[in-house]
Amino acid sequence: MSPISIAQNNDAIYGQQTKSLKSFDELLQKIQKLFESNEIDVDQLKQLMQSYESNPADWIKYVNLSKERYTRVLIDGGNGKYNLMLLCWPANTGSSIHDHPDSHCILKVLAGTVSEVRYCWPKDSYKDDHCDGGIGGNDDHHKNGEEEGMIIADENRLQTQNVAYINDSIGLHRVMNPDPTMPAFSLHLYSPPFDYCRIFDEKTGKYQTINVGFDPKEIEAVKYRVKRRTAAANNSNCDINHHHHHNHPHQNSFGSKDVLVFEMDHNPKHRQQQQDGKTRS
Ligand SMILES: N[C@@H](CS(=O)O)C(=O)O
Ligand SMILES: [Fe+2]
Repeated sequence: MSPISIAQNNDAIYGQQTKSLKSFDELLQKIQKLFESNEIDVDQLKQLMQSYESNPADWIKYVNLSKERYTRVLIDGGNGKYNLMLLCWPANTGSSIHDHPDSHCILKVLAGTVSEVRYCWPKDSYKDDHCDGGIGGNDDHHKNGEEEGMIIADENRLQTQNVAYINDSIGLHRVMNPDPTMPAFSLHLYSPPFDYCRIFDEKTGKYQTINVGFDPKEIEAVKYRVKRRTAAANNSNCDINHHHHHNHPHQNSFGSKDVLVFEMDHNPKHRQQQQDGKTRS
C-alpha cells in the first residue's frame, strides 16, 4: 500500500467559503473523495468536518450506547487510509489520557457537549517511541524510578458542531462528557487508522499500551444473505439445448443465466458474524 502523505498547510485557503453540508452521506462521500488522493490537506479535512451541520436523524443508525463506557462504532474503514467512527458517550463518562499513534485526529461534536483536556507528554515518553521506534517491550520509562504528575496544557469545551484536532506532536488528551444525564456523540476521523494506543496515569505519567477496537452495532433489521444459483434451477422455460449464448460471461454451459438470489437470514448468530466481519474490514 502506498504511504499517505498528509500535508499540513496553515495558510490553507480551503473552506473560506465552505458551504454547509446538510447531509451526512454527502460528508462521507466528500471524505472518500478527498482520500482518493495520496496527499491530503488536513485543513481541508477539518473544514469538511466543520461544514457538516449535525442532524441526529442522519447518524442515529450508528448509535450504540452502552451504560457505563464510551463506545466506538466504525462508520467507514476508508480503504485502510482512515477510520471514521461515531463515539457514543453515556452521561458522565470519558476516555483515559491517551495518544493517537502517529495519526491525525479530527473530532466533531455531533450532539451534546464534551470537554477535552490536553496534556503534555510525560518526560521521555514521546521521545522513546519516536526515536527508538517500536511500541511494546518495556512500558516503564521512568528509568530512575521518579514519578511525575502529568501537566495540563489546555482545556476546551466543545459544543455541538465544534471541531477539534490533535496529533502526537501537539500532545495527549482526555475527552469527557461531563453531563450528568445526557449522552454526547462525536464523529472521529483518524488517519492513518490505528488499533492500539497508550493510556497514561495522570498521577505518575506511566503508560500502558492497549488495543482499541470497535463496538459492533446490534442489528435490529433482518439482514440478507446472498446465494448464487442458476436460473435453470427454477425456470422451466429455459431451453438447455440452445448453446448460442455460450460466450457470454454470465451464461453457464447449459445456456442459463447465473443470478444472485438474496435470502433472508433469520439466524442471529450469522447476522452477528456478518456485522463483526464488516466492522473489522
Ligand atoms: N481517541 C479516542 C477517543 S477520544 O477520547 O479522543 C479513541 O479513539 O477512542
Ligand atoms: Fe483521542
